[in-house]
Amino acid sequence: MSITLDGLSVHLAGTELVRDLNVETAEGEVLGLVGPNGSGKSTALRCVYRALRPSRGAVLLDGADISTLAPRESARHIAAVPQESSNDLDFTVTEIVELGRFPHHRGNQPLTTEERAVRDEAMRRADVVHLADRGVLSLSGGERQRVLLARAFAQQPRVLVLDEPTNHLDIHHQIQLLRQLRTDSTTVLIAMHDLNLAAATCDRLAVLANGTVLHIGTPAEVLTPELINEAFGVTPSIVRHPRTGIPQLHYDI
Ligand SMILES: Nc1ncnc2c1ncn2[C@@H]1O[C@H](COP(=O)(O)OP(=O)(O)OP(=O)(O)O)[C@@H](O)[C@H]1O
Repeated sequence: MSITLDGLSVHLAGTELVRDLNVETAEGEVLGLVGPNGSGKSTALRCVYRALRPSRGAVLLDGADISTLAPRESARHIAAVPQESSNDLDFTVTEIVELGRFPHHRGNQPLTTEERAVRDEAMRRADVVHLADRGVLSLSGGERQRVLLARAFAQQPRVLVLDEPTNHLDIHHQIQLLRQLRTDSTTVLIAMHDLNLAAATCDRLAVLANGTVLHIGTPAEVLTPELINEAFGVTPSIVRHPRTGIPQLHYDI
C-alpha cells in the first residue's frame, strides 16, 4: 500500500509545527525522513499513525483519507513504533507482542494457531524469543525497543511507521532491522538521524526543515555537501561506499 502526506499541516500550541508537507511513497518503498531536531519528522509520523490529527491536509492510504477509516481498520494496515512509548504496565514480552494482533480480532478472542505462528515469527525477526516470559519493565532500552518492533511485525502491516527505531539498538541489531526493511515488501516511513544508515537503507530521503520538505530524492541526489549544509549547517565530505556505491558522509570534528 502507498502512503501520501497531502498538504499536511499541524497547528499545536499556537504554532505551525508542520506546514504544507507533501510526500508520496510508492508501494513497498522505504522512505526516510531526515532533518534537524524539531524539523517536524515525529509530528508528521504521528499524523500517519493517528496520534495527531492534521489541521489541514490529509494522510492518504492508497488514496483514501485515513481519517475516514475506523481506527481498527487503519491499524490493520499501518503499524508504528513511536520514538518514546512509555509503558508502565509490566506485561510479559509475549503479551506485548500479542497486542499486535488486536486490530485483526473481534472482541477478546484467543489467538489461533496461525496467529501464534505470526507472533512467534515476529519475535524471531526482532530477536526477542529468549525474552518471551520476561516482564517488559525489566528489559534494557534496546531489548524494549525490539519488543515494540516485534509487536509492529505481529500486526502484519502493509505500512510500517518507524520513528528513530535504531535508537538504543546495538550495531548488530540496527543492521538486522534495516536489512529486513530493505528486503520486505512492506512500505516503510522511517525517521532517522544517522544519514549513513539512512543512505544505505532508504530508496528515497525527504529532508525536512522548519516543518516542511526542503528536498526529496534518492540518497545520491539528496546527500550532497551543499544540501546537508543547507539543512544541518555542517559540511560533510561525501565518499562512495567501496562495495555498494552508496554515498557515505564523513565529518570534520
Ligand atoms: N505537543 C506539542 N506542543 C508544542 N510544540 C510541540 C509539540 N510537539 C512537538 N512540538 C514542537 O514541534 C516541533 C517539531 O517537533 P518534532 O518532534 O516533530 O521534531 P523532530 O523532527 O521529530 O525532532 P527530533 O529530531 O528532535 O526528534 C519542535 O519544535 C517541537 O518542540
